[in-house]
Amino acid sequence: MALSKIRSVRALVGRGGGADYHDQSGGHWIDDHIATPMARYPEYRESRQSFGINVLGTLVVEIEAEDGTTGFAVTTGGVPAAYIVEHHLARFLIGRDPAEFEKIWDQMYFSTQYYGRKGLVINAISGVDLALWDLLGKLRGEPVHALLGGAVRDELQFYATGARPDLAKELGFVGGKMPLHHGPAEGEEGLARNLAGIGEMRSRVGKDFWLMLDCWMSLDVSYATRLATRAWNEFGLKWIEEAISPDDYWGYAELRRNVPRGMLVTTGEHEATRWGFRMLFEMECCDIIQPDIGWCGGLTELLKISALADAHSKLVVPHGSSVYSYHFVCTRHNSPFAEFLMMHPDASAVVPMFHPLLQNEPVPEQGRLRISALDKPGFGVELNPDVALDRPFPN
Ligand SMILES: C[C@H](O)[C@H](O)CC(=O)C(=O)O
Ligand SMILES: [Mg+2]
Repeated sequence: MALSKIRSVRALVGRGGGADYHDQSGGHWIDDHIATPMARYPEYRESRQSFGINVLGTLVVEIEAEDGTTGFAVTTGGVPAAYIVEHHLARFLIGRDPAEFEKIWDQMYFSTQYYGRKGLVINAISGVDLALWDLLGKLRGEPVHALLGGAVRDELQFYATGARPDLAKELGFVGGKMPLHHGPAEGEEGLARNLAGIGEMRSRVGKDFWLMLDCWMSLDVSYATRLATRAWNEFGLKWIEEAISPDDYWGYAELRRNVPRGMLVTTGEHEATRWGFRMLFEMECCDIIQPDIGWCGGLTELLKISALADAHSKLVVPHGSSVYSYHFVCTRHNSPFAEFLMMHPDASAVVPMFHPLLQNEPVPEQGRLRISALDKPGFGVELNPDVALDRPFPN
């Protein structure tokens, strides 16, 4: 059945939390001396905002059909992504049937390939793609997970990312992933502090709780190997995440060969498209891939990435992504659990990941979410009318 055609595409931007979840005010755990590739420069070590982690802000894409039905999605990208959406990508949507998401994705990707392929442009494409899925769900009166073939389980189980895995355990999560604080530039003392932090957390959470470490691209293979080996042997660390640069596929392959048998190497949060993930699979870089659905190419591309992962016996546990993750994870056998990023400043309470941008954003209770909570048309969320959004490039 032909659907109402697309009549307008709007790109809006906003600041302060939302999809750019690093854009938090002072005192937040997410900006507390976290190890990064920029930590080799002492002046950019204390705070990620000091080197501009939050310069982009949130991008909101709205796609309106001729009957007035509007789908929307949020991602990181702000003003530069809004320009790309309004001035380049919109042309592939106006007058088209929203069910043509394959052709639309293909045209968005190949028309921008000469300046795109990864990063900001793919964030913009992801935002458009997710807004299209939201619109499709609303026009068909079905949740996105139903459009993907339906849930394969009745509830989602979550681990939490934040500074306090011990509190995450009390809140019912199955595991806790904490940020690494000291990079190689902080030498042996930094390494000792990193290990002491993991040890301290292990003693607080007990031996059976999953404990993981997020290194946010900050290490080299040799440091990561030493850290992983000791953290596994001494404290039973379950996985080491994004230890080195996402461009260093060779380094990931080496790290995976180096870590103790049983320990997991995870990455992919800053990887994009089926071609990027194919490198991770074919080079045996990791055990779990963690695409961010707003950064990897959107849902249309994630379905391809996930099928590739399945064929390589890899798990897909998306990075953050809130509702975009929940609607996807519940439909895949090789996505057995999901991440929840703790947005409370001291990681002591559950706050919706994209707070304050959305209304009705579901959150886990006792570390779990019933799939029935997702049973609303599209992704089942609305924009919060109290959040100020601008449209910098009205067409
Ligand atoms: C905590 C990490 O440094 C980052 O802010 C979030 C992340 O990488 C993750 O949730 O995974
Ligand atoms: Mg991560």
